[in-house]
Amino acid sequence: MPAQHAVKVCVRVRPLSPSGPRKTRSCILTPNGTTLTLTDPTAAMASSAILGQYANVEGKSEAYQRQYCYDHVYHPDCPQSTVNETIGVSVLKNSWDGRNTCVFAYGQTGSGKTWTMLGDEGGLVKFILDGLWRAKEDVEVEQKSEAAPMDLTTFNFGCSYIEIYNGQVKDLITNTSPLKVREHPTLGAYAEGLSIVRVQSYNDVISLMRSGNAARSTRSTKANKRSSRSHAVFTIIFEQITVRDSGEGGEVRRRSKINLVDLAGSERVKNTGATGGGLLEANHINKSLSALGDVIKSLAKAKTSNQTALGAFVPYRNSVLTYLLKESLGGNSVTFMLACVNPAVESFEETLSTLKYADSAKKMVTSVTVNESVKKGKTSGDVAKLMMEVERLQQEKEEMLQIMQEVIATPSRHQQQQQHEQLPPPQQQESHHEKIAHQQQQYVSIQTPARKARPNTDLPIPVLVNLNPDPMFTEKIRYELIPGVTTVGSHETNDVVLEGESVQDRHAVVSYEPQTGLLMIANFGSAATWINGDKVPVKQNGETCTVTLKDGFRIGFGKQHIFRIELNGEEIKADYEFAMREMELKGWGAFGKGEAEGPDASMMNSSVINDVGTVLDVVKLAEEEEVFQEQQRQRQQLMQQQQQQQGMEGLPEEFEEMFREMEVPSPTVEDHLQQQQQHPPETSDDSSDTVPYTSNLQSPKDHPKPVADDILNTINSKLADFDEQLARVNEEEKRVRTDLLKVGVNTPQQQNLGRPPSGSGSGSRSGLLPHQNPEHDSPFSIYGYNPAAVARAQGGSGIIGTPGARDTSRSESELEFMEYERAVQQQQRVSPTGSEAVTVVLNADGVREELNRSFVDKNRAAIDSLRREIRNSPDSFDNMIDEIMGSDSPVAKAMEMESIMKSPPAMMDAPKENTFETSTPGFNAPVVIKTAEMKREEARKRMRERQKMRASSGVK
Ligand SMILES: Nc1ncnc2c1ncn2[C@@H]1O[C@H](COP(=O)(O)OP(=O)(O)OP(=O)(O)O)[C@@H](O)[C@H]1O
Repeated sequence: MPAQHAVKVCVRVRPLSPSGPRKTRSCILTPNGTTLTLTDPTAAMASSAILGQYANVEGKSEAYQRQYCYDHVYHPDCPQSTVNETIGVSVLKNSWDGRNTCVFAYGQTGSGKTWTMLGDEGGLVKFILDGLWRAKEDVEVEQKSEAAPMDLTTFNFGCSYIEIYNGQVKDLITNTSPLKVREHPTLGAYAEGLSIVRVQSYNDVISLMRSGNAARSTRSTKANKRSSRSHAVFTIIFEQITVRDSGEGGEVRRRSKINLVDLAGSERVKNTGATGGGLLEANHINKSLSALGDVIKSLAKAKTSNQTALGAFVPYRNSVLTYLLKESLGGNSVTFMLACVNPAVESFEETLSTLKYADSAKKMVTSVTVNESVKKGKTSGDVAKLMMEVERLQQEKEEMLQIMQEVIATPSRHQQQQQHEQLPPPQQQESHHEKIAHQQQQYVSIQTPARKARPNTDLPIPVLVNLNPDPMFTEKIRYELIPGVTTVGSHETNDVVLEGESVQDRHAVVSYEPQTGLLMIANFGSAATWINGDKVPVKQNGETCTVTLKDGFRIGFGKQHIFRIELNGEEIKADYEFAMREMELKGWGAFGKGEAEGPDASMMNSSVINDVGTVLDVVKLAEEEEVFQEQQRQRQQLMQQQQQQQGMEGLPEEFEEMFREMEVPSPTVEDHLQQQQQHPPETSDDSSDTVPYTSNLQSPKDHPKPVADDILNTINSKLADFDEQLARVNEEEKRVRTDLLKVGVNTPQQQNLGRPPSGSGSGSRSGLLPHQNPEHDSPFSIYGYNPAAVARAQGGSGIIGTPGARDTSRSESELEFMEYERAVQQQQRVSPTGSEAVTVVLNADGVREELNRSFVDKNRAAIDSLRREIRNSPDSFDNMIDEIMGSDSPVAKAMEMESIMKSPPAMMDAPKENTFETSTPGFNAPVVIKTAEMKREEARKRMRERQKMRASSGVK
């Protein structure tokens, strides 16, 4: 949407010339902020008749003065930088945003236009160029930095430099003239053939500008030693191209055109003394400036009469200058009019004219748009997808190339034919068996029924060869019809397993007798079997029919499977197409559609049907075969079970037998019981020899031996007692934990009770070890005790080991204790309250029982092994016990423990009464140990006291 921009009008008053006549040094302009007061020296002079008083206009009558107000007024002492920072910065900002900008420097000759625009001491053009380049470089540096923006912007700079001299356009860069001015329907007027030079660096553009300045038409006039005799337009085309990697992606192009116009100075011919060529120049200059004035007036008028600049008539075409700068004057441009004036008294008329021009220009309004085009493009994600797609296509291309190369390398069908013809015919070189073998090698699959061994005979074995519509698969499967019966059907127990439509579980049976060469086929039930296109009759007179097969016969099973019989290697072989044609002709095509099915099939009158008398034999044979197979399956299952028991699963049969002979099964309880059953103990002197293999192991429960039973009962009852003890200990633990809670020591959940700390031995229950429950609120989540800790506390040593180092000189319990102390120390360090008094109530019975239980647990494996030994040698049980009980072995200890658990002694070495202080840092508070005995004693004491009290009070 275009925005209305009023043309910014600025006036620069040049300093008075230090040289020249006195009059020249008289000032008629008084700047004050943005206003400028012009004094008419003639009127003032006439009024006051005071000559030489014009320097100060204050106190003069308003009749001699006119005030003008502008956007900026630069007084004579204003440095160039002030102009740059106002007009120049505004031009830069608008251009960066993509708006066209234009600066006209207008004024009489010698008023300082060129000085302001192109002056060597930093004119406006140089400032704008410098500003653009610095901004560009800042962006480029930012884009190269680590914190680079996602979008990438590149810049294009182009510049052109023309002059309009005597109404003609000259390219100051290429020094070519005149250039024709044409009008483009959308771009407007342009100088045909104008060079727009793409500049890469700031220095490039400055040198271009200077060379253009040098090429410009100048002349020395009375007013200016080096007066510009032409209008010069220096144009910068500035383009920013931003490839967006953010947002919707795509590309944004911003383009702005900066027209910097240094107009030729208007002049009064009589003042400049122009003659000849100078006069012509002056006329052209004045004419064009007059046209410019007309355009400005028209545009101002259009604004005041509320007409749009485009709607009102504006005489742009009246001069090349206005024609070429049409857009900058009344179109899409942010335009600055810089009027340069000379404050000298003799320049009054020119200054007045310039100020009036400038005043009119204030009313000019342009319609400005941002020159931005957005190309919707691909985001980086899209680009990534495209890259992947390209990669995939390349891969596909490579594959295709490879295939093509292979195709090229592969001989054509014709070439293959030729190669084949060159080879000697295989029949001439091979015997019949070699031929069969050779043929077999060419087949993908040769099926020989697994349950049948291929007979070692020279007699030919007929083969069922598959026929398939696809040449790739035809004749690739061969089923050897081993002498005897071959069953065909979809069930996996058949010799030839065929799946698919209309193939029955038991479909057909083929019998072959090599001695007679008789090959016959018969259907099971109502199965559809086809021989050379004829359907085999299901039954005739209630009996199944058989068909004698011959070499080359085609057989169809159901609707899908077609085979050919190969027996003697017939030269002429029917292929799939032949078989199909024949079958379709004879009724195959109607099969499955309710036609030609049933007993009235087409083969009823066929010559290949055998006598009905032979049918029963074949079917009976097949049924017998089925029974045999069932028995085989059962036998195999049984064998597999035996193999599993013997660990011989998967061994070849010949090895199985060998292993059976060698195998000495490890004596399991069941084996021994079995052995005892077969060989009673009284005659078992030599029974320790090889245990004969039997596949009929019976459960010992079925044949119990009274002695073994007793032993088992004894062990079981011991275990039951033991379990009872364990339950009691658990109860005791619970009670201790409750006591601990009562005195303020937190305990973990039951499931954590008795779990050893990691690394203290799996399965061990040696004492209630310190355990920190991570879910517990208190940092003092210590519970229970460690028996070794008690002993250590009594001994008072409490040495803390080095963390992590395994001290082999210490017992496991000592190390555990040290772990415990370390844990306590760690807890102590994180305790918010520091040392706390903790009373731990210990139960001596619990200590003892826990010790025992732990020991038994640890030696559980040994006990189990002992139990097995007892079972296996029941006679020597008592002796073994005696022997074991007298030894120091773990087993003996375990047994002893079991015995203790059964009838525990009154007390172990727990203290009768003790109060002590632990040496554990942080636990200096007294720890009172009260044993169960102590408690009982206390209870008895209380009882006695109560009895005494009752006795003394007379209460019974
Ligand atoms: N602001 C200024 N400060 C100092 N000197 C100035 C200033 N403006 C102009 N001059 C002096 O005035 C002389 C003439 O200025 P300049 O050539 O810029 O005038 P001009 O308007 O371009 O004239 P022309 O139209 O004839 O080309 C310069 O050589 C310079 O010395």
